[in-house]
Amino acid sequence: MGTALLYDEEMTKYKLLWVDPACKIEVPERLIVSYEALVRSGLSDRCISIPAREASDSEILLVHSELYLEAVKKTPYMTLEDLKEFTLQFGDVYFHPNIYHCAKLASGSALQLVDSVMTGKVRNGIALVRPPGHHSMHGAANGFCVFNNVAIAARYAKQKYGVKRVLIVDWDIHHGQGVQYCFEDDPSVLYFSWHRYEHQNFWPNLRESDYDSVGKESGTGFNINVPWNNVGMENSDYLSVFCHVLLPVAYEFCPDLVLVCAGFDSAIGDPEGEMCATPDIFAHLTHLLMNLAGGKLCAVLEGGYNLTSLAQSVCQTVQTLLGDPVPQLANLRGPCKSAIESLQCARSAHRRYWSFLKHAADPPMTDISTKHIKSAMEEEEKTEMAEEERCTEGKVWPEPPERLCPPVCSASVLPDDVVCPDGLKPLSSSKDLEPLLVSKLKTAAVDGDGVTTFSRLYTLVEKLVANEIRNGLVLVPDVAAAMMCVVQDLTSDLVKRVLVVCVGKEKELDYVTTDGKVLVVQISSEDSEEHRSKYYIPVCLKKGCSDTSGFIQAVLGLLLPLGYEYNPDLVLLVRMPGSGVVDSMWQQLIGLLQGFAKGHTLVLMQVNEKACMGSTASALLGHPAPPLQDLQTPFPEDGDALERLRERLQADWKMLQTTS
Ligand SMILES: COCC(O)(O)CCCCCNCCCN
Ligand SMILES: [Zn+2]
Repeated sequence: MGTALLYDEEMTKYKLLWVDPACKIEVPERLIVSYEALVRSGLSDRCISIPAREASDSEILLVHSELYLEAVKKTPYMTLEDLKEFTLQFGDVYFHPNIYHCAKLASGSALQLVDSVMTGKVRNGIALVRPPGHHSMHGAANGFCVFNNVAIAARYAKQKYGVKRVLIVDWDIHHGQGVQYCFEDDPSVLYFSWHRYEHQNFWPNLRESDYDSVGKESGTGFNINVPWNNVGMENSDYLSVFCHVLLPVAYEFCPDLVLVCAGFDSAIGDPEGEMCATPDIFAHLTHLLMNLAGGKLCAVLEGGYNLTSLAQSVCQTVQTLLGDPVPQLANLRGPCKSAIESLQCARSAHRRYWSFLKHAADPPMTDISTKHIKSAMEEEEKTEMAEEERCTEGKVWPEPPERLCPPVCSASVLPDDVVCPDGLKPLSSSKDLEPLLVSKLKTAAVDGDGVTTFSRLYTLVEKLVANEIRNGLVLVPDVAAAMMCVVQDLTSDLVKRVLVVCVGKEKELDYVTTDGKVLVVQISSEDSEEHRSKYYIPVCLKKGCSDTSGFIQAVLGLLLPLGYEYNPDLVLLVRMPGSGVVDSMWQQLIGLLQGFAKGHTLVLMQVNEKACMGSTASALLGHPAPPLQDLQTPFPEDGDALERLRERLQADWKMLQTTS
């Protein structure tokens, strides 16, 4: 299934007609450069083009008042003076004779996108629209927004398709207060937003944008705010919040649809955000959401004012929606102190509402919400320094790396008598192994056809590293021996770092290296305290790998952050016989691991587990994993143990930090 792209140049046909410093950044070129970048890169041709349409009155009234709609309806006939006058009643927004038409197209585009996804015409998609939406409220325009495109889309999806739970992820650098007001008492819509806040000193300067606004009445717990109290946030900060705040809650919420307020002013170079996350971060943020809701994801453009980083960020997002490999993110150094404070506050504010955050620590001593009474003098200094040092136009960053699709997506190495699952390409050639290796294998009691398997395994690893194949599945007679072989011999000079994810446990892994060439994370039912080291991390689930709640918690809160920081060139996923891991969890794991090593995942399974080859192949081929149904409350001991493990390891692994 494909990716929808909605764009209509009519939405470029309105602009600011008078002088207003607060609004001059919202220009038609934002949409033009975004679309042209998609065309130039060839990405638009790979999308399914869906036409925009005007939202109807009744659709707009899903969120807005009649009074407001009737007032906006008059704007096309206003003189310039009337438009200025009309604009004065709202904040940081401007009107234009054609903006009402464009606002209907923007909202209508979001609804077209929801239709395309919900009817299965496409898997996911993006709507490039203006005016944006997330600041507009029931009876008011605000922050360049006229109608709340995403809020209308959420209500529309519930009404027309009976969607039970909608997750809205707002990665724009401003707080979408309009969305928060719309759904704060609604448990069927979970709104997550991070935003530049600076202790209420940044626009829109709302007290209710802080982390302690968790929703109200029956919506309590379904509104998550992560305030950024400093500028300069980087990729590590964004990924930490996804791993330690958003994703645990998102998986527990188990949405039927994911809507993204895709604002790109949170990227480096943007004059509004003044952050330092690079455009390729959006490849990962998109990827991390793509296994929720069976892949049903609708992204709607919000902000983004640096035309270069905006265009690059849009391309990164679309390329991931299309299923291309995500780029490796280098040197993630862990979240900064301010980000840790913010994520710790958000986690502690929500631990009573989400069992996946139950073991979150107490808020930091310095309760950051009271810091907003900053001395005027401090503020003064900052603004003086502001212009030259913090000016973002001077920011430069590398072009995002090319993300080439290997000619073969998924290869397989199977015993001759095993039928190859659909979509997998059996590995044909296999080079002869060096005699030394053959003799080594023979001493490892590997019999004849075992040597054949290993020679094909070796070839597969070579092709993965050469980016001729994206990922692969190998069935072997003895998975532990094969794992040892791959780790010790096959990767000696081919890759620099191998992440080994071991599901289940059959025997001790006694080859653990200390030089950092291999990082082993083993998830099983047994506790092995003895030789834990920086590069061998056993995670114990009391009820074993069949405990999906415990498993996904370990994946999101430990495996993902570790994997991002370790940044492997190859991921070896080993399924020990009898692990008991649930099929949907297995597919979710394969999906999430695709975020590392440009998707170079090598799955090792024992021949007697060939029954789950089909679902393994499906996940390797990039099909969305099935949702994890009715997750139980994780075992308290496991939750506690995971928290303690993180605390113990965070000295070595900065991405595990969740407390300041
Ligand atoms: C949904 O609209 C997207 C957006 O969130 O980016 C709008 C931001 C409005 C920012 C208003 N203050 C501008 C002050 C000028 N320095
Ligand atoms: Zn914004």
